[in-house]
Formats: sequence, structure tokens, C-alpha cells
Amino acid sequence: MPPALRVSALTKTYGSHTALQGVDLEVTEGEVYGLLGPNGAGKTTLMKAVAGLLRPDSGTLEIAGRPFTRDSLRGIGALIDGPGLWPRMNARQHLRAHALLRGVDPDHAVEHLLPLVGLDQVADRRASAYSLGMRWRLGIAIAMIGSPRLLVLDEPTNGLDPIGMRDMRALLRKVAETGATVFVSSHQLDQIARTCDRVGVIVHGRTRYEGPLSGLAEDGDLEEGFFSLVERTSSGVR
Ligand SMILES: Nc1ncnc2c1ncn2[C@@H]1O[C@H](COP(=O)(O)OP(=O)(O)OP(=O)(O)O)[C@@H](O)[C@H]1O
Repeated sequence: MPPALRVSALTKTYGSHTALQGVDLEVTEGEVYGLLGPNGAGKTTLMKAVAGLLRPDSGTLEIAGRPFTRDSLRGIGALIDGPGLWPRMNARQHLRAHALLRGVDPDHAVEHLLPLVGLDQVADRRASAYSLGMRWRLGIAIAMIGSPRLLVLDEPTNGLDPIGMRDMRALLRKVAETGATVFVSSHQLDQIARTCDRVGVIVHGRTRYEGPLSGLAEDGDLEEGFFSLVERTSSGVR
């Protein structure tokens, strides 16, 4: 089976700043893949490229073995830069509106996605009354409209309290159990450690590690191993 996502030699420059300098990675179908890297490493840039929100300068993207085209976007759901919600609308209305915009059955979206993200009991409450965790979960439900095979999530644990993080970890596993592949970025090594099957680490726009998270550990210490990889590959640049 071809990988859900293959990124090869991807580059992206903003003006004179090179954000991606040849990123390679491979996300296996059905896994939860964690994208790690320090601030400014290029994680969001890479995720935007996979979600079709920006065009890379060079390199290739393949989705399920096929070259990336506009049609690939039908199979990709993304949540980048946080959930953009309408404060006066409730969860049910959000899902219905997005389903109609994407041309899929709004009843199906509401029935399947609200329970999946644990918002069925509060579906009629306005988004402005939701906790951050609930907003993120609604954002994920919106990204899942149309049953994408690949879900791209940029920092979905940002700002969450421990309970919100635990719920998010459980949700990502649940999403993977539906058969979708999850490509998720995070700063939080411990969250990634508890959720992901494999990880990729990018530093200054280059892939520096890909494999099981345990492979990053140094003398059994994951955090030390991660810091040491970042320092070794940063060449003094901050
Ligand atoms: N629109 C833009 N214009 C100019 N530079 C940009 C733009 N977007 C990102 N950058 C720069 O590109 C580099 C990579 O940014 P990116 O947001 O992809 O990194 P990141 O790994 O997601 O960082 P963080 O963890 O801080 O969110 C950074 O140096 C950033 O300042």
C-alpha cells in the first residue's frame, strides 16, 4: 500500500527566508504521525503545503501514491491556525454550514461527527460558550466533513489544560480507528509521545529524524535526545 503522504525534497522560501530546505517524510496509511520541531522549523509551512494552502517552490507531494493535484484536496481535511468559528453559531450549525459548502450531506455530518468529537450533548450551545478544547474538537469535526483519508492538524493541543490534552489524544486515536491517517504537529513532546505511532523532526526546514519516537531517546531520555538532535543540527542558528 502506498504511503498516505510522501513529501520529497520540498522547499519553500518567503522573500529571502528559506522556511523549507528539502523536507522528506513518509506518513503510513492509518497511523498517527507526529511532526516535531522547534519554533520556526517550518512545521506550519509544511502543513499548509500539504493542505493546499501554499504552493511549494520545488519538490513533490504525493497523496496515497498519486502526485498532489487540486483533486487531492477532496481527501484531505485540515485544521491550521486554530479553529475559525462563528461565535453566535452552535456546533450543529457549524457542521451543517460547512457540509453544505463542501457539497456533502449535512445530516450525515451532524450525526456522525458530533458524537465522534464528544460535542453531541452541547450541539445547540453557541461556540462563544465553548472551552478551548471544545473549540478545537469542533474544528476537527469540521475538518473531517466529507470523510477525508488524511487529516492535517497543526498544534491541536496548543493552550489546552491537561484534561483538554487527554481528550485530544483520545480523539486523535479515535480518528485513526475510523481508518483515517492523522498528520499532527506539536511542540509538546510528551503529548506526541503518548499519541503518535511515528514522528518526523524538522529543524531549520530539513528533516533530521523520522521513525519511532523511542529512536530519538538518548540514554532512555526522550527530551534530552530531542534537544541534542536540535542542537546538533542547528549549527548555532536560532
Ligand atoms: N508568510 C510568511 N512570510 C515570511 N516568513 C514566514 C511566513 N510564514 C512563516 N515564515 C517564516 O518561516 C519560518 C518557518 O515558519 P513556520 O511557521 O512554518 O514554522 P513552525 O515550525 O510552524 O514554527 P512555530 O512552531 O513557531 O509555529 C519561520 O522563520 C517564520 O518566521
